[in-house]
Amino acid sequence: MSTSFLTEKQVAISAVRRACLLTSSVFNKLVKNETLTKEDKSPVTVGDYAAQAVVNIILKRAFPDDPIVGEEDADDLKKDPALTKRVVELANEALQADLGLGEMAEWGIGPGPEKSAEELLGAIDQGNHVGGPLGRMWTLDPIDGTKGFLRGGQYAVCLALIIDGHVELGVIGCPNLPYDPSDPEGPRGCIFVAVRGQGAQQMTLSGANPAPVTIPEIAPGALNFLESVEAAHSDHSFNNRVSTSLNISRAPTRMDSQAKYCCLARGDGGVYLRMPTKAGYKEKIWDHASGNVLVEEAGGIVTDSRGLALNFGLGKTLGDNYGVIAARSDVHKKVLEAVQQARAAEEEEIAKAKA
Ligand SMILES: Nc1ncnc2c1ncn2[C@@H]1O[C@H](COP(=O)(O)OS(=O)(=O)O)[C@@H](OP(=O)(O)O)[C@H]1O
Ligand SMILES: [Mg+2]
Ligand SMILES: [Mg+2]
Ligand SMILES: [Mg+2]
Repeated sequence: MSTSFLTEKQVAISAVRRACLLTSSVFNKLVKNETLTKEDKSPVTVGDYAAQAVVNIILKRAFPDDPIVGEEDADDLKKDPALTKRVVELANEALQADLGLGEMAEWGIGPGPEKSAEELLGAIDQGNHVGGPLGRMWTLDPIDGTKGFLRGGQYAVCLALIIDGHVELGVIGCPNLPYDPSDPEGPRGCIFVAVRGQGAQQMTLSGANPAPVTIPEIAPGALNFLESVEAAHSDHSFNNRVSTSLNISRAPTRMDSQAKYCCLARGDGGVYLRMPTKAGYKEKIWDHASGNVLVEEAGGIVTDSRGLALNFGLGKTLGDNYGVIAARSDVHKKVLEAVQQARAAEEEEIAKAKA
């Protein structure tokens, strides 16, 4: 196995790019009955299923022995023949699209025979690995920020390679993110790529113009928080308390998905802070793995609210990690201190209210 991960990187970019083309084309045609509600009440669309099928087909062809920890499974989809038919059409269209930059026909992509429903449903279910501390595995979020996707906002296709519990490679495709943050109305669509020890890059959705990204020094007055749109996913009032204590006057940027990590990596924002809103919720590895290596390779630090590294070797979740803080190292130190003070103050208030 090459430690430069050159093939892994090219295959992962190709898989994410094809999934992004699929999701952006499906958005305009999505109809209401093409979305299901999962057991945890969260939405899943034909886009999520078809994107997971496409990425898994490509990964399994290139790396047949690598397990995949994917967000979705095909159980509910199999009960719905109309939705299955749609997923099969979308996935085949994405797999059969002409070869683009750096792609090779031997990866099983480009014009060729159609995959059957059985093959594609099977591919979705190949994302059933449970994770763990040892060996190589991929983790996939076919659409991160499905709610953002449905409202036409930010979402991301996120794929990462984890080896022995450490994220070595991350690719994030953001079809709706402006390529140039200084031109928010300009062309949209970017792919972010990071390989451990090799830096981070941004390129267009077609893989053109790769350019390094690093978190620049941001003057304290220009810092702002990057946080979830959904109040149920991260504690907005806690973020407000922390930003006030840091004298941050700029309003937070609310954005769905790991696009937040991408913005941080290219200096568009300054602080990623995500604190749980309810006891017991454990963050999923596919919601953070790609962003973790991207931010670290762009010169940032990522920890939980206690200053501990995120642990990607515990299974499908980050286990006992509590909250996530990501920022350039100088900013991270200040935010971590402020978060710990804010938590202590909150606990004191709760104790007083109980007394
Ligand atoms: N209660 C709770 N707390 C924390 N996180 C949760 C919670 N419920 C869901 N999720 C996960 O949040 C993922 C969406 O990412 P974001 O929170 O960054 O975007 S959003 O603004 O909230 O949409 C979302 O990812 P997707 O399901 O891929 O969209 C979920 O995995
Ligand atoms: Mg989901
Ligand atoms: Mg997600
Ligand atoms: Mg998802």
